[in-house]
Amino acid sequence: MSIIQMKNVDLYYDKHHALKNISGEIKERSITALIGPSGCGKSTFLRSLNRMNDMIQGVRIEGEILVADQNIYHADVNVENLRKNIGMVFQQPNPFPKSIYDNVAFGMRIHGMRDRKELDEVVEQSLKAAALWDEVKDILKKPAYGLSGGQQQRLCIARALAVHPQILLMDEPTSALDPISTAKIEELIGELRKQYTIVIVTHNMQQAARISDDTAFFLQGEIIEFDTTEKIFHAPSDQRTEDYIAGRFG
Ligand SMILES: Nc1ncnc2c1ncn2[C@@H]1O[C@H](COP(=O)(O)OP(=O)(O)OP(=O)(O)O)[C@@H](O)[C@H]1O
Repeated sequence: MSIIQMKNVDLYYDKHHALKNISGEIKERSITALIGPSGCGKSTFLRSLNRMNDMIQGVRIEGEILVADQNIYHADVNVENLRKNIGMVFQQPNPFPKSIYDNVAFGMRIHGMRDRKELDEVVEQSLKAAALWDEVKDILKKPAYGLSGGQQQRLCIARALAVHPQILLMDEPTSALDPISTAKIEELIGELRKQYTIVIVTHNMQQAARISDDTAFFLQGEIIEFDTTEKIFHAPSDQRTEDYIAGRFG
């Protein structure tokens, strides 16, 4: 079943036409990889799914993006709640200059949760879900900056999970990490798929092939091909997809 539907989406940065007539569906509880050469619009598209582009001046978007059948660009939409439901993880781990505990509890506190026991529980659950609990359970009050890059990224995932989103957007979440941390995050993403819908931008084709169910290939603001990862990597329909997968450009 699809949880996100894009209908003829166009996005402009002032006059620059960055997304062109994007349509398609993202399936619930699946991993969708966005691939394509630098500057083709992957991050712009990802950000359009939780309205992060709203913060950029001069952005104009046309068409519709439905999440659970609701047009997220409708005037009635509460953007804060939308971003609670659709969390985001970035390329560079970006914990706050706070303790490990306070990083994970941050979103819940913003949404008014004060009960210590409840907070403790959600912090523990979120850190467990992000496969970090065993490494940090005895140092929860220590600064998040003391963690390794890979641990910080899992902490950012825990922080996103703590407010119970349905969808997680990940913008090259492993590109700043070493291979061992990358493998851990990939394994974690595979686990999270059971409960969450994940959309991930990656420059790493092996990663897209390894972890995703579906893949969208972007080129110059368009989706050239969007299909099962199996099909995209083994029997693409479009010559440009085939050339890109084969490393002939990009
Ligand atoms: N804030 C912005 N203001 C103006 N133009 C932008 C902005 N962000 C991106 N663009 C332009 O929109 C196009 C798509 O950029 P985007 O970052 O979405 O591509 P990308 O595929 O994610 O690239 P990369 O793989 O290098 O991260 C590019 O031409 C880029 O220069």
